[in-house]
Amino acid sequence: CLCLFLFALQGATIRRDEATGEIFVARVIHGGLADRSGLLHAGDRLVEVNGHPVFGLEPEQIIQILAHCHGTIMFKVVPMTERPVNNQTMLYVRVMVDYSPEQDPTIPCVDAGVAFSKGDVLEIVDQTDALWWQAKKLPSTSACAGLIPSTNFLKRKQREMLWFQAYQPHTCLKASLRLSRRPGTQIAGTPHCPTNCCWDALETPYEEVVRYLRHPNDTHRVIALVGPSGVGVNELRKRLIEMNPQVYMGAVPHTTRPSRSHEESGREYHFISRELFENMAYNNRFVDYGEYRGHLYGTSMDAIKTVQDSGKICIIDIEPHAILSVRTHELRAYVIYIKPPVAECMRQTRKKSQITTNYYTSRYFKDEEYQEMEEVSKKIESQYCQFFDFVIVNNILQDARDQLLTAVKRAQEEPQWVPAAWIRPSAQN
Ligand SMILES: Nc1ncnc2c1ncn2[C@@H]1O[C@H](COP(=O)(O)OP(=O)(O)OP(=O)(O)O)[C@@H](O)[C@H]1O
Repeated sequence: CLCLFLFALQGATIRRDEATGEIFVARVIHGGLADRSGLLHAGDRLVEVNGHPVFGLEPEQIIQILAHCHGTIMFKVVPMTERPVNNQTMLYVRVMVDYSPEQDPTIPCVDAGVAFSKGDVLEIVDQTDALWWQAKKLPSTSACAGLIPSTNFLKRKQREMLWFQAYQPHTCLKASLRLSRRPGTQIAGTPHCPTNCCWDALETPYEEVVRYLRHPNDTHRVIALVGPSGVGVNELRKRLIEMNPQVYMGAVPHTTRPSRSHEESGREYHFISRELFENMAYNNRFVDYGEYRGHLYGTSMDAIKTVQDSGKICIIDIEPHAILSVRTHELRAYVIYIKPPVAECMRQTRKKSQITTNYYTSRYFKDEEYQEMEEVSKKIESQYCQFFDFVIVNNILQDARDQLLTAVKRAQEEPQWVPAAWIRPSAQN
């Protein structure tokens, strides 16, 4: 068995070979003192610390020696004969799970661990070790990296955790959680869970990402708005488009419901037969679809592409489970989460707001609907926050619209972290 611990100040960990009693440098923390000195390397054999021979000592005894050292500390080291060639390339990942070194009894040194939450971007600087990689959480001002579990190790930990905890089957957050009022795009119970709708964080805890800036000749990134029903997704989308219809446009949805006298196919909706709709759904032509009051509604890839090909920026609102359908090389969606403020604030800002209960009738919000929105929001966030590129709290409508405008511009004009697979189809996810 190998004992690992950290030379806290020097930025290295050591291990004792239990068979021989020899002490070796296990790893050098990237950017730490030992690394910057260039004198200590993983695999070097430690012989003395300030004149004290360390052979056969327990790691705790070496810590004691170090604790009593003042000023310059001298290490006598036998360098390993064959240094591994450092062929590490920098890797950036977006994390799909939460991790806390404090909760992890297997970490060699808690102080050297990097805590991260879903959606954080990490720069992985060293993957030499099979169990513990070295990484920095971005944005980082520190030159020094810390320890994170390797992909395989993290997967193993997660499986073990699931094994020990009562297994909670993953539930897709479907529209049944919604208040289901959005005329035309309501989806009262998505009929199926498309195979790609749930990201398997267990299989891919780290998603490789790259910095991407849209080339002026590329089509615009699709802007996908997500939020609990009633939060104002539709209102914000409408307001943005009204501000500049030459630049922003929605995708015309498909429906199987009959058209009304004032409606024109291709303008409000594409009115199609159920047979054709089902055929399109079968062939994955919809990014999001479902049934409402006996009729099918959906947003098709082709409708989005039509907007993109016209040179405009396509703004769509989707159910959370459809995020993965738009996070593709083709659409390169920028996902904006519209979050409700706390119920108390909504009571103030929504006093005069009406919600449409069906095509013709409207009414004021009920108090319990604010609570429901808050609860649904928490569920959506816990399951999908790792995919949000931007979050807007929709309290004062005008402010939220301004923030949306800023976010949409940022998506098109500033570099963003996107899945590497969008840029390099060979990249592993
Ligand atoms: N910040 C806000 N302040 C006041 N009223 C708002 C605000 N945001 C939205 N509203 C109002 O709340 C109502 C519901 O908004 P909207 O229809 O956009 O919800 P939604 O998120 O699209 O939900 P659904 O899918 O159920 O339609 C509308 O009357 C809208 O004008």
